[in-house]
Amino acid sequence: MGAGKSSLVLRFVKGQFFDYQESTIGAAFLTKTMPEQHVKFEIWDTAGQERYHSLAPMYYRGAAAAVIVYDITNQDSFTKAKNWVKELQRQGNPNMLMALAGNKADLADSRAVTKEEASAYAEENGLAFCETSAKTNVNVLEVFTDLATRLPRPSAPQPQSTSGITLTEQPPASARKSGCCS
Ligand SMILES: Nc1nc2c(ncn2[C@@H]2O[C@H](COP(=O)(O)OP(=O)(O)OP(=O)(O)O)[C@@H](O)[C@H]2O)c(=O)[nH]1
Repeated sequence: MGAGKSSLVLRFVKGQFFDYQESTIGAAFLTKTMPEQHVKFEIWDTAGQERYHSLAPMYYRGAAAAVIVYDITNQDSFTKAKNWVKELQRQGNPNMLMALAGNKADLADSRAVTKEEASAYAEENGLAFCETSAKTNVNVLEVFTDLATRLPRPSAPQPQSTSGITLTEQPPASARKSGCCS
């Protein structure tokens, strides 16, 4: 709660930022097309307040990607982000791409979570990692562009193979290296 999920999405989708962003109730839905990547993001911005936790599976089940956001000035938000990663690993779509965003990078003077700690955790868990600032617009586009380039594309129908070898256009998403800023 308060890590900046809505602010990151609003920055990415509309290029806006509000110092007094209202806490999300339930969830908000936004879309953004990235023509160069041939991707249309359909984004569920979930509510961080604990009372909405039980709604979350409705939004992440079937999702192709998830961005888990914590606030670099708040150690507890990092702990909670790790719990969300665990939940998504257990209950989310097994092919889901995940990115960890350490938000409020503009408040580095009040930092409570080191970049090294978060980066090591992300690496261990196969997550892309970036420190972001929705306020100063740092690395926001990068997080989404990285996901967009790694999302699996529907492959063109293949001619019937007689040799038993199946040809695919791209390696699976997990085999493609994350290009996010870690
Ligand atoms: N300094 C700074 N403040 C930020 C940043 N991103 C968000 N904020 C502020 O942090 C507060 C919470 O931001 P939200 O975007 O509402 O956070 P949230 O994670 O969506 O919160 P919930 O909807 O309650 O889960 C707001 O006052 C924002 O203005 C950032 O990058 N830097």
